This record gives sequence, structure tokens and C-alpha cells, in this order.
Amino acid sequence: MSVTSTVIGYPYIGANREWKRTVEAYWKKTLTEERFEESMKALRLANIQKQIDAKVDIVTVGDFTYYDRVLDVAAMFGMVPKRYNWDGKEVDLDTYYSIARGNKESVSSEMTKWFNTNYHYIVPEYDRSSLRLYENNPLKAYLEAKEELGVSGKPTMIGPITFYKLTKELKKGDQPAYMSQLISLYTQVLKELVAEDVEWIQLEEPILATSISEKDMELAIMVYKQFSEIVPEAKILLQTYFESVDHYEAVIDLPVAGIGLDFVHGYQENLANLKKWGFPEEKVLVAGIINGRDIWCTPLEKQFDLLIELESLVGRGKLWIQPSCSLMHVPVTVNSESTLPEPLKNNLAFADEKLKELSILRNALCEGSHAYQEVFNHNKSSIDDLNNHPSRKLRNVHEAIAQVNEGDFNRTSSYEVRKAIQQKSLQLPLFPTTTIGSFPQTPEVKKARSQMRKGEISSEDYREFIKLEIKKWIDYQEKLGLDVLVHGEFERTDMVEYFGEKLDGFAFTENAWVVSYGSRCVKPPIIYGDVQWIMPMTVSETVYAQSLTKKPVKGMLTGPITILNWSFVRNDIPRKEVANQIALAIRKEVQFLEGEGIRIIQVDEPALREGLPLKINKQASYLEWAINAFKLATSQVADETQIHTHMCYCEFNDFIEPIRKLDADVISIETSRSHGEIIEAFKHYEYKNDIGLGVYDIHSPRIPQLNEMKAIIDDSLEVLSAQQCWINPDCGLKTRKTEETLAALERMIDTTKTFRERYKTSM
Ligand SMILES: CN1c2c(nc(N)[nH]c2=O)NC[C@@H]1CNc1ccc(C(=O)N[C@@H](CCC(=O)N[C@@H](CCC(=O)N[C@@H](CCC(=O)O)C(=O)O)C(=O)O)C(=O)O)cc1
Ligand SMILES: N[C@@H](CCS)C(=O)O
Ligand SMILES: [Zn+2]
Repeated sequence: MSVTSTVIGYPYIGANREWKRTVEAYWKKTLTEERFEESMKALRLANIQKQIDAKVDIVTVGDFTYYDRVLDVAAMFGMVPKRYNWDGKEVDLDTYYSIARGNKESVSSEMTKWFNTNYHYIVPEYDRSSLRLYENNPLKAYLEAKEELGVSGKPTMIGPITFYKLTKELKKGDQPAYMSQLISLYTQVLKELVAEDVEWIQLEEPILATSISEKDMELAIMVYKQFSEIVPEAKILLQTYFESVDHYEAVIDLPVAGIGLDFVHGYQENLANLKKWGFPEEKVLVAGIINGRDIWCTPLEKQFDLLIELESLVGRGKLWIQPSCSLMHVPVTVNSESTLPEPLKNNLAFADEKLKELSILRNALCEGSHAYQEVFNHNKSSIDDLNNHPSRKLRNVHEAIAQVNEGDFNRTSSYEVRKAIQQKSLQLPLFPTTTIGSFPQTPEVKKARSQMRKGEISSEDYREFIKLEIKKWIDYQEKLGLDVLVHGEFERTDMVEYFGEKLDGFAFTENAWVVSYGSRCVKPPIIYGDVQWIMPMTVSETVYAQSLTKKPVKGMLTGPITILNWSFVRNDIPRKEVANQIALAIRKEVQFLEGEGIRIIQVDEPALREGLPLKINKQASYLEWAINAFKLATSQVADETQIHTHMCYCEFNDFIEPIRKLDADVISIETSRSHGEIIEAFKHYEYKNDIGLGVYDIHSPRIPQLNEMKAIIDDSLEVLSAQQCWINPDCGLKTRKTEETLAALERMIDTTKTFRERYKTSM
């Protein structure tokens, strides 16, 4: 028996986030372009070396990026939006980073979630320019790895159908011209690769694992047919991941040499289809067998048995194995962790450990499982140890869940009744202004936290420092004239990690970073036991902030679904159960805040949309339990207490109905980076509750123009009433500098004043 191992991609950040530091140093101009390129090359090669050391049979190259791999394709083809006044000569680094981050003159391109992950890509924009191939990145990566490491890798890039479908809404009639340009560009890439004797070429088409239409599938058939006719020598490995493919028969019939299917997410559908329809003899099946989205050890024997079954279905020598998707969604190595509790640590597999598992499965398949029985047994007993651990059997948590009933999910009064009561008590002006929660995490804030961690300052000193920051920012907010204030979240490293550190059932890591967007990384906590509230998490900071001002201070919590979706979650019980456990813990915190006199509480759910299953037929059940978890956390408050929620980074146009069902008194929603498109959706939908308009993009260092914010508010007022609208930035301000934040907020308040003036008789 012979089996080949490969990977779809490996994390580019480096075990100690060297990639992030290099990119940020270049932005700060503390690194020259030459040094930057040198460091990036070293990192790129080190990552490939990791695959070589792990004895991956077919090493993947071209999975590295300077910011984002979707942007890379756009840059390869010279898709630079006109607003950057690009000279069309080459997409140099500064042009590339302007598209991603904006510059003094122009806003950045939109950024949105990469399928159902917490990674965000830059949305390509097609503006009818004529495109050409400026740089063949996969070829460059291939040649570099060959020259420097002597390895003939498998270059990868995002495939044409996925790239086309992720491009920002095309103008009517532009589709055929754009597609035909893409076909010739991809064809040229393929031709140049073939000319250099590249054997396998990976095209990533995760879009095929969503519920795509017949028409889109026909487009894929047409495009891949053209590739096979124009470059018949190209051995294309078409990769799908994150779910099963809907159009199985059509996908396996595409004229390519190999097809990657996910046998972790949506494995039942892929397996059932494989059994029903078979698999073409002339192709290889690349089975995603190790979960690339979680950090748990693979149940080796179970996956080995599945592989035996797959091999019997596709035939000898035709089966390759790989992780289910790029390993960029998991941290680099468990070896960097020294403080995790025992039964947990033995059950973790990050990217490097997953490569080891891949090697074990490959060897067991090649050599026969008998030599690996001991490894399998050891792996199974580790998993059993964690499953039977007392932290997973907390009686009070299970009893509390059992007691939840219908009444726990709904507010006492209707929205209309609540709005009148809240308005009377809060006395807010028309177009109330607020912010989303966090204020700048300055180097001083991060330094103080780091000193506290290292024991260089005491916890009391750290708390005092945080209080000073809160006071400073309450003063700023009062001076600016904001109506609803926040304490600023200075005590939080991250809106999920912070709660994970304070709730029972979570473990947190020292170095388990994954990229969230650009150079920004997150360190998701690990939910390994039953979750319960053990101590107030936000009360002292919020109450302190409220004591400094007469204006209402908004309590700031992360919602249960966002905590769930941005953590690595135990896999022994359904996610719905974990969500309800978290919801009960957040509910307790909500009640504490309310008990301390906090009249407005925001429960953020930016990841609600992200958790939506990619397949339409799986979405309704997720939405039902996810919305219920939010309501479980937020409904048991008095009518006077105003519940806010906040969402960002997603397409919400098709998400108004779920938003309505949350029944939050106010929702702040991203409206700036998608240039107000969400507002269009409200045209077709009657939405009564209040809405916070995110009037400027917080991701860009540039100060928003008055007329840009005005335009968003004007557009919104065409479909929403003035009495419904709040004015705020589109997300938290933790990544911004103090001066930028103050200047932007000042303009936001000035803009609001012009609208108050215009509508002053309507109060
Ligand atoms: C709102 N978003 C979030 C998402 N997911 C989350 N889990 N959290 C989110 O807020 N997804 C969607 C968006 C994505 N947005 C962001 C925005 C900003 C960041 C970000 O700023 N990340 C920071 C890391 C934050 C953090 O934890 N900082 C630590 C310091 C860590 C550190 O760098 N330490 C120093 C050494 C310190 C020492 O002890 O000496 C170092 O390692 O050098 C802290 O504040 O203490 C980032 O820089 O990437 C992420 C997602
Ligand atoms: N309250 C959070 C929400 C981010 S989505 C913040 O302001 O950072
Ligand atoms: Zn946000």
C-alpha cells in the first residue's frame, strides 16, 4: 500500500510571530525594504523546511503572503482600484499595503470574513481596467524553494472561481469580460509553471464547498475545461475545504489531475457521495483527514480506519492525505506552552503536531497498522482521560442548563414599551453618540500589562494604572461631548481571551497565536471543561468609570456565540450545549452590572454571522440555538436596562432577520468599510429597533472626512428614521493611536451636530 502526504498550507506567522514583527517594522519604517525582503524570505523558507523536516511527501509553496492571499492574486493581476492613482508600472509594496490599509488620500479596500473562519481577507475590486500578469507568485515561490532548499514543491494559489466569486459586487454586464480576463491570466500562470517543469499546481476553491448555484458550477466547468484545453500539461490539484461539495458528480468530473475533499467537515456527505458515485480512475483523491480548524489530537485509529475505507473506494496508489484545510487557522506548536493542565496538554495538536500525526497515518498506511497499534492505543487513552476528566462533569452547570425554560429567552415587555421607558430614564439627544467599547491599547497599556505578568509591578499597581487610563478617557469622552460613554477595555488583551481567563472551563495559552487579519493576531482560549461564572469579570472597571461621570456608562461584555466561535472548543459535546453554558455565565455578569446601577449593557456578537454554516440546509438550526444563546444571556433584565449589541466584519445584507430576532434595543453595525451597503438591505425590511451607524472605518489610520460620514448618515436616513439612529465608529478603537482617535471622534461629533440641527424639530 502506498500513500502520499501533502498539506494545503502551513501558518506563515512563525512560532514567535516573527512575520508580524517584520511586517509591522516595515510599516513603522524601522526596517528597510531590502531588510524586510530578506527577513520574509528567511521565514518563507523556514516554513517550507518545517514541512520537509516533517517528511511531508509533497511540500506546498506559495502559501506565504505579505498581508493576505486574496490580495496577492489581485496584486499579481494589477487589480489596483483607481482611487490609488497607481502608475500601472508594478504593484510595489507601498501600493500593495495601501490597498490593504488605506493611505492618507484613499480608503482601503473592504475586508471581510474568509468563509466561516476568524480570518479576514481583502475584497478584490474590479473596475473594468484591463488586467495583466505583473508577477507570477506561485512560480517565484516554486523557483525559490527549488534553488534554496532543493525541493520541487507544489505551488498554490486561490483558484479562479473562488477569486471571482469573492470579488466585490460586479457592475451589471461586467461579469463576462472580467471572467474572460481571469481565464487568460490564470492560463498564463499555468503555462509559465508548466514551462518550468512544475509537476503539481494547487488551485484552492473553497467556494465549491459552499451552497453554490448550478450556474456557478457550470462556470467552474467551463473555466477548468478551458484550462485543460489550453494547458493540457498542467497537473492541477483542485482543493476544496471547510465543507463537503454540493455538486459532487460535477466536481469530480472536472478535467483536473487531483481533487481535494474535506473528510473532517462535511465528511459524511463527501463519504456518502464517494460511495454512491465513485471516483474517477485517472485522478488522485486528496483526503483532508486531520482537522485543520481545531487544536485537538486526531483520533488516529478512527481516521486510519476511514483511510482504509477511502483507499478501498478509490484504489491503490490513488489516495493522498492532508489536513482538512490550510494549517494557518491553528497555532504553530504546542512546544511553546508550559502552563497548560496535564490532561489538556496531552490532547493538543497545533500545526507542527498535526504534521506529525499526518506522518503517523501515512506510515501506518504504508507499513500496516500493527507497528502503530501502541501509538493508536496511547492516543485513544489520552482522549479518554480528557473526556472523563471531572472538569467536564460539573453537576451544578448541568443542573442550571436543565432548569432553563421558555421564559428565560424573552424580555418582559415589547421593544416599543422598553424604548419609551429607556428614553425617559436616559434622556438621550437625537442621534446619540457612542463608541463600540475599546480605546487605544497604547504601548504604555501593553507595557504595564507585560510588567504585571513578569512581576515587575504588582497587581494593585496595574489596577491603579488601568484606573488612571479609565479616568483619562472618561475625561476625553466628556470633553468630546459623547452621550454614552465606555470605560475603554484597557484591562483586556482581547475581547474573548479576557473572559476566557476569568471563566471556569477555559485554558489560555502563552504563545498560541493565529492571524485574524493583516498583522493582527488573536490567541483563542481553549474551552476544555464545563463553563461557569466564578467571579465578576467587568464590574469593578465599569462601576469605577460610572462613578466619574453623570453620563451613562455602557457595560461591555462579549456575547456567548462570539466567545464560542473565537475559542477552540471541546468536541465531546455539541456546540449548542457549550453556547448555553457560556450564556448562563454571561447572564450572571449582566445581572451583576445591572445590580450595580449600570443602565446600558452592550453584549458584542461580531462572530454570530461567522458561525453560520456554509451550507444553506444547516443554517436554520445554527441560527436558532445561537440567537437563543444571546437571548438567554440578555433577556433577564428590567425594561429600563438598555441592551446593545455590536457586529462587524461581515456581510450583513442577508442577515437582518436574525438581527431582528436578537431583540437588542440597539445594534451597532459596520456600515463604513462596505460603503453603506447594509443600509440598502434595510430598504427591503422593516426594522424598528435602534441602530448605531458605524460611520467610519476604524481599521485605517486616516482621519475620516466629514462628507464621508455625512454620506453614510444621509443614505441611512433614506431607509431608517432619525429617531432610530445612533452615531458611532464601526468597531472598537483598540488598534488606533490616541491622537487619531480623538481627531476622528471630534469629526464624528461635528458631523452629528449638523444632523441634530437639521432634525431639531423632530424630537
Ligand atoms: C474584533 N476582532 C476580534 C476577532 N477575534 C478576537 N478574538 N478578538 C477580536 O477583537 N476577530 C475579528 C476582529 C479582528 N480584530 C482584531 C483586532 C485587533 C487585534 C489585535 O490587536 N491583536 C494584537 C494582540 C492583542 C494582545 O493580546 N495583546 C497582548 C500583548 C501581546 C504581545 O504582543 N506581547 C508582547 C510581549 C509582552 C510581554 O509580556 O513582554 C510580544 O509578544 O511582543 C496584550 O495586550 O497584553 C496584535 O498585536 O496582533 C486582533 C484582532
Ligand atoms: N467591544 C469590542 C468590540 C470589538 S468587535 C471593542 O470595542 O473592541
Ligand atoms: Zn467590532
